[in-house]
Amino acid sequence: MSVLLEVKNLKKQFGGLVAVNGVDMRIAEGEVIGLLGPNGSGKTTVMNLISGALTATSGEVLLRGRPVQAMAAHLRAREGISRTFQLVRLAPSLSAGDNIILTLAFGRKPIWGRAARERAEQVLASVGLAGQGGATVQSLNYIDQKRLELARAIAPFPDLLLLDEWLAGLNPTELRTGIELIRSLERTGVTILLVEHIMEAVRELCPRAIVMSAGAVIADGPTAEVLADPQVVAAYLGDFEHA
Ligand SMILES: Nc1ncnc2c1ncn2[C@@H]1O[C@H](COP(=O)(O)OP(=O)(O)OP(=O)(O)O)[C@@H](O)[C@H]1O
Repeated sequence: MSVLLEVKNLKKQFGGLVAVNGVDMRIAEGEVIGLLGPNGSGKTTVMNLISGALTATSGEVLLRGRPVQAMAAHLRAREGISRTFQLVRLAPSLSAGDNIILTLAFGRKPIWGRAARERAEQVLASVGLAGQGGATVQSLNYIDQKRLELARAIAPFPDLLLLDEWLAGLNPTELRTGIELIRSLERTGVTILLVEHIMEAVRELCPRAIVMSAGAVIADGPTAEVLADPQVVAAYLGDFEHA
């Protein structure tokens, strides 16, 4: 499998705080990887450095071997990087379909008009929102807003999908639905990097996990092995002690 994303010696400093401290990762096309770690370990910052929401203090982000670390977020989106946000970010007064159409107009290989409407319908159906294109965001319940957020992210056919705690806040039944939805995305071949605290989901979805602690990667490998790694267990225990 060819390498889709490579992160080399990535650092991010916020004033005196080093949030990400020399992170390296290589992700092959089609992989589904869990990015784990206790609160404050730097996971969201790494996602932001990959998507372009933040600029790295130093280091490289390579997409198919091409450096993107200096590019703005919207340009990285055009290169095929897409993301969801921890808190759903949709235009609340617009309809579900228009939220997707808006993304398609400004996204990768921009489309509009009939093509955009058709793609919106197709992608809404693929997340379980068939026929809901006319519903306003604010009329949708929480899980359906999450579905829409996912539809928005996958509409422009990204190569790399960054899911930041997309499953958070779902009840047990919705969680099953959410896991199955991510599974269905995996089958489309999109590469997925997901930050997730729900271990049941990580075990089911991610053959590989990368664990961060205090801004650095402390483990990277098959999920079951990584979760049994004494250093990983200690990092999480430390988190509980400070909770
Ligand atoms: N914009 C910012 N300005 C200053 N400090 C920040 C900023 N964003 C994150 N940090 C700090 O960087 C560190 C890493 O935060 P980050 O959100 O990446 O961790 P995380 O692993 O995603 O945590 P969580 O699981 O709680 O979401 C934390 O100490 C956090 O307070």
